[in-house]
Amino acid sequence: MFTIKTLNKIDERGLALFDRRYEINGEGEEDAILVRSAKMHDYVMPKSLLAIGRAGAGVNNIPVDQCAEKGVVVFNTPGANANAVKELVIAGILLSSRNIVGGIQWAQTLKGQEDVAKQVESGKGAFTGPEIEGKVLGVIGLGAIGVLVANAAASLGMEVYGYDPFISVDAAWGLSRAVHKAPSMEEVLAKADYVTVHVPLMEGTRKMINKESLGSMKDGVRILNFSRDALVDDEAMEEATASGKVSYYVTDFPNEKTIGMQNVIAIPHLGASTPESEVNCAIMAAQELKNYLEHGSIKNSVNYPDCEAGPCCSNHRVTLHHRNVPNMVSQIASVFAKHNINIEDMINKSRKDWAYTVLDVENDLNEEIVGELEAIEGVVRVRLIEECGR
Ligand SMILES: NC(=O)C1=CN([C@@H]2O[C@H](COP(=O)(O)OP(=O)(O)OC[C@H]3O[C@@H](n4cnc5c(N)ncnc54)[C@H](O)[C@@H]3O)[C@@H](O)[C@H]2O)C=CC1
Ligand SMILES: O=C(O)C(=O)COP(=O)(O)O
Repeated sequence: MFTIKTLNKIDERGLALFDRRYEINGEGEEDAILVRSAKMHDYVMPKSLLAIGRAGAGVNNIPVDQCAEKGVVVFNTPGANANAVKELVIAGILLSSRNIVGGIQWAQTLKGQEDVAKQVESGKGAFTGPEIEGKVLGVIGLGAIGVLVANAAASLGMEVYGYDPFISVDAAWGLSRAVHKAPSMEEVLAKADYVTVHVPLMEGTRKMINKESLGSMKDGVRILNFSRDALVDDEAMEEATASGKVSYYVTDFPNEKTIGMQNVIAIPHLGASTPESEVNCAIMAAQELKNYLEHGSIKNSVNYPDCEAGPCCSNHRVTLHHRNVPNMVSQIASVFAKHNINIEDMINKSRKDWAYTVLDVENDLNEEIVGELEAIEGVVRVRLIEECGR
């Protein structure tokens, strides 16, 4: 029996994938966690915890590196909510152009008055805004969301420039030929009437929109941030929106500072809040956790390598999380050799500092063997997968 704990509301259609071998939010300590945006940096992780499934894209709410040190695999659901975000970004581009929010707020003030239609006609001139066709959109980050935004904006007649120094082959294949490839972020920022940012929040991207980058943009630029608030230096943005350098800042991540700033359109983190995305993310995250808990297979992890182990082909499966350093596989194999255990199948995969080894073996494994494997320097977790056996 596995115990799954949910830290946010997770769509029922994902939870329904966990059969009677699973208990959701039961009494016992959790084997796995399903989470959306709940902050986990101060979460006390029990020893039983094997995996965290982020039903969504951004993992800055999870201490991913600390999890790797403990042999806890963190998964996310790439692309599962990208269409929802794309649609809201397109809405955001229009909101930042046509003063729709200001117009609606003003129209509300006419409630209870006479001659509403007449006042509408005489007052509407205050809310004029430009069309987006023919305007330049700069897309920073061409991953699951950035590609969809770039393609959709191009199909609406915008001239789109994209920048992503680490673009994946799949993303590049998915990009419309109408989207121009920009060699540098500076080039995109200098050209753009609208800038939209679709990168993960990491040390290298924190405050990437700052005084200097804002200074290199056109006067009156419109900026959209549907990624994370800390990608933008709020002080610099406050100055830029007050001076008119930035005519609108659309953010899906309002905070204490930006909520009070002028020319900010604050959306309460609705990017992925569609039934379709919630279902997609919940199903993908549940499948990832099940495949890992039941077979030890890893797909879409952000801290361990992908490893499709398939069903166990022998009597027992043992998995090891360890540092990606020389001599690990031979040390692991020597423990089995010493106990005269035949390894029937073995996979070893690595990703940056971490590696993952799966071994299918014939003989029973006792605590002594597990202890010897755990004692190898660099091994952070040894796991016997229970439901093995021909
Ligand atoms: N508003 C919302 O509800 C949602 C927000 N998000 C946010 O959007 C971000 C992006 O999501 P996805 O497109 O699904 O992720 P993704 O991982 O598919 O794409 C991110 C892209 O950013 C690129 N990148 C990284 N550093 C860069 C840099 N310095 N300059 C330019 N490009 C860089 C990567 O190469 C990658 O192609 C997430 O990390 C999350 O923070 C994601 C989903 C929903
Ligand atoms: O997937 C992401 O990165 C998001 O920001 C969506 O967050 P949510 O699942 O709506 O809390």
